[in-house]
Amino acid sequence: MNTIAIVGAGAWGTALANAVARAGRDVVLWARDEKTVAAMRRGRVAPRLAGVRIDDKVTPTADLAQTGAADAILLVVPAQALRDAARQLAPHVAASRPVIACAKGIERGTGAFMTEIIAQEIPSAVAGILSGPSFADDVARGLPTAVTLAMPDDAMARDLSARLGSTAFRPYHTDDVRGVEIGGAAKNVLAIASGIVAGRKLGASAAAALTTRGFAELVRFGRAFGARSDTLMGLSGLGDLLLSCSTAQSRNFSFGIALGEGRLASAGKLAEGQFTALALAQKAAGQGVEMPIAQAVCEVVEGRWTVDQAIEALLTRPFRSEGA
Ligand SMILES: NC(=O)C1=CN([C@@H]2O[C@H](COP(=O)(O)OP(=O)(O)OC[C@H]3O[C@@H](n4cnc5c(N)ncnc54)[C@H](OP(=O)(O)O)[C@@H]3O)[C@@H](O)[C@H]2O)C=CC1
Ligand SMILES: O=C(CO)COP(=O)(O)O
Repeated sequence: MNTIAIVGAGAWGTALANAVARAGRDVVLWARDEKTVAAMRRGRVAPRLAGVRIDDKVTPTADLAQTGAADAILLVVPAQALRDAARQLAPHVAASRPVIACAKGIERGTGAFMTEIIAQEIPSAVAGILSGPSFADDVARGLPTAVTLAMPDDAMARDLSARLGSTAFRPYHTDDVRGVEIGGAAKNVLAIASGIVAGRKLGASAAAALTTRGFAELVRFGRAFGARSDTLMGLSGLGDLLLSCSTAQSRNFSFGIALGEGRLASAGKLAEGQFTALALAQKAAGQGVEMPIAQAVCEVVEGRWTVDQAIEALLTRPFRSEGA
């Protein structure tokens, strides 16, 4: 496993490319746009990470066939584009090759989790998910963090973790695929709610209360879909929720701040929770899982409630047992 391919050269794709190169692997980095690839080759500049240099062990390419020869493939496009990318990739992937989703979301319309999409589009691959507290900018610059890599076979996840990992980028491994993908998808929606709290200046107490009750929702949803508690309380669940609910470095949190302040979020910044909120709320309702915060975010981003209506709906809910 000496060559790792990365499909998608956005912020997270290029950050992962640098991290994996630092781990000593050769990296093939695919972008769909030939001009972007030419610019990356020429200037070694990451297209969506200002001031980040692309490591010399990374080979940018616009030829998807080149990624198929790699020992493992990381799919690093937005959640709503993952099916399209997986479908394009499918003819190039050898049987039993690990294909790891690095997107955080749930597909709108189908309600599919990221690894379900890979299983549908590339059935011969071994689908996994990489998720956890990891801002692209931090990882690209070599700042330390830890994430979780989940594959159906824990031994495979352990081997791949050793290939991807370094002192600064530390993947823990698990076979709880569903648990890891739920954490990443749900935290983005909840981070929008935290951003709204910050934007409306509701105070640090409200921020802590909302994050905690948001985590209770994440756990309820996760359990309903078969996730393990230790995963939900780990890096990809609680860890990533804490990160994204605490700083404007998170695009989802920033998106929420803009909503809370009554202005438009800056264009061009991907806030995945905006697109996943509806799918998350629908899946929760389908399983009878109560997720009032996620539901409120859904109503706001889908344009059915104002921010004030969402806040009022949450603050006037009946008092209840904390453990229920
Ligand atoms: N940024 C971060 O800190 C982190 C992001 N993630 C997750 O990673 C995923 C990607 O995020 P990020 O890299 O930040 O997003 P960006 O917006 O920075 O980049 C998205 C990339 O995907 C490409 N892309 C979009 N649609 C398609 C498609 N249909 N086929 C092929 N390529 C496509 C874009 O290409 P083009 O430029 O041509 O449009 C672009 O290179 C998200 O799910 C996010 O939640 C996870 C951890 C950290
Ligand atoms: O997933 C991330 C950190 O782990 C990135 O969060 P944002 O997409 O909210 O910036």
